[in-house]
Amino acid sequence: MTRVLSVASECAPLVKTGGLADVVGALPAALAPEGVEMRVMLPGYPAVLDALAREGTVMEDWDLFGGHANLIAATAAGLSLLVVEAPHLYDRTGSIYLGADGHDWSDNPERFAGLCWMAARVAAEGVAGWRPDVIHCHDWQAGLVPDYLRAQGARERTGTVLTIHNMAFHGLAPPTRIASLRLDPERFTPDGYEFWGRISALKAGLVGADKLTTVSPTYAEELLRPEFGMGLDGIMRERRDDLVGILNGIDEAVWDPATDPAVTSYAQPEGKAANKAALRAEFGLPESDGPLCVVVSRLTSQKGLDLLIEALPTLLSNGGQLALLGSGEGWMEEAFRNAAQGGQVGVRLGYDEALSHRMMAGGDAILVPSRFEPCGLTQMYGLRYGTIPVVALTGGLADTVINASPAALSAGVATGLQFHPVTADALRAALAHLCRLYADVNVWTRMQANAMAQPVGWQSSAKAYARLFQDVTRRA
Ligand SMILES: Nc1ncnc2c1ncn2[C@@H]1O[C@H](COP(=O)(O)OP(=O)(O)O[C@H]2O[C@H](CO)[C@@H](O)[C@H](O)[C@H]2O)[C@@H](O)[C@H]1O
Repeated sequence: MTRVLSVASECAPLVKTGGLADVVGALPAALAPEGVEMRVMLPGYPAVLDALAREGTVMEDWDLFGGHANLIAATAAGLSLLVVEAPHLYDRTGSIYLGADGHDWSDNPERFAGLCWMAARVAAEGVAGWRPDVIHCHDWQAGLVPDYLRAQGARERTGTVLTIHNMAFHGLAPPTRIASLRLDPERFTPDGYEFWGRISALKAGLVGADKLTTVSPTYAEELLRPEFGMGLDGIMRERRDDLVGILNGIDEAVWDPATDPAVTSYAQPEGKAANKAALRAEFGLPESDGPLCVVVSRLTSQKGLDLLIEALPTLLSNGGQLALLGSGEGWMEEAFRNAAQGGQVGVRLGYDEALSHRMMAGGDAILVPSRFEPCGLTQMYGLRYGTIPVVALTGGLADTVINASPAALSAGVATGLQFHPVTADALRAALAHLCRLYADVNVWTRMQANAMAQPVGWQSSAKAYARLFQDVTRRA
């Protein structure tokens, strides 16, 4: 049995802003059959504290970056948790990352340093007879764990794995905070946690963890290149022997078209027509002969939805429609609101988990035109629900979709469409192709069946994580 402490800033279903939460929430159950006992360490945001069945306080800290903290052992939603209850860091209303002004909380470096410090203490001291063999760090918010393990004398006995869900966020802080963040000033170098004159929590993790993973094999290769490395590709090349891409899975119990309570008609794809009619009604869209496309996404430049705004006329002129659920950059929200004026586009701005299920069930196709995508989950939900993914050829989108090329179509194995380069023109061509494929009932039915048969669960990836955790475990 390998004991692993998973350290993250979000975890579904307790607190979620994106795909990170889904993966952190799914891994413990996926790994249990592989002999991994995983506990999840989370910040004590109000939503998390409200959801807990508390077992007790297992550790106290009198000065966790500016205030008192309790470490609470608890369970919630089938997860075994250690929650850092530190009101001065986490008791805030609104977003877990942003203040009301839309900017990062100015003390985000300390807020997530607090999480890392407590994780290192758990490794150094143990809690209630439990001590992790390995700490699994997720993104920059857990990047300081290796440094703090060293500071607390637990580096030698604790294995560390850092998973990169998104290389775009570095967790930067000015060097004036080296002391207050309890970092070793001698490691403020290009080989350490320094990044262009600033502290980078992500870089600290990239140089400090025993092994690095990211969430798809293709993104692991892309990270070695300047176009995708976000200034850290040099480090990634240095560490390429310790880097592995392990494809995300989805929670097949939560995303199950046969039992999904959000869905009007369970039998997929035969039930698609009823689900689509319900979805059209919900979005105020009329009947149409073309495919109903859906998007469920953060509206940021990563996701490439500005390309969709440009390419939309091609979809609509071919009889297609769009239903979009998302929130993010104001100008993009505005552009989609405007597009909705024409009557063939429906837009919901905001975050709505249940609606996202109805969209997978009722859509004919899901569009994911990302400029970069470490893995992507929504195209996998789409596959499971017979909702054909139209994706950019990048990252995990390249690894999870079999493009409807002439060869794949004649072999009868296609599950979706991929376009390259990631431009509005290439997306236009893909949308026109989608409409042609949709018009051919035999081809379309075959693609739906292929999509629904494609494995998208955690089985093989759970084995890969379990092996990796074993590799970094230091046993006497
Ligand atoms: N308005 C809305 N309402 C309801 N649900 C919404 C929503 N907007 C987004 N979601 C949900 O949030 C999740 C987004 O996950 P993704 O993996 O697609 O991207 P994200 O960039 O957040 O994750 C990062 O981490 C994950 C996990 O490793 C990688 O797959 C990904 O490539 C990387 O960018 C999905 O579950 C989606 O359904």
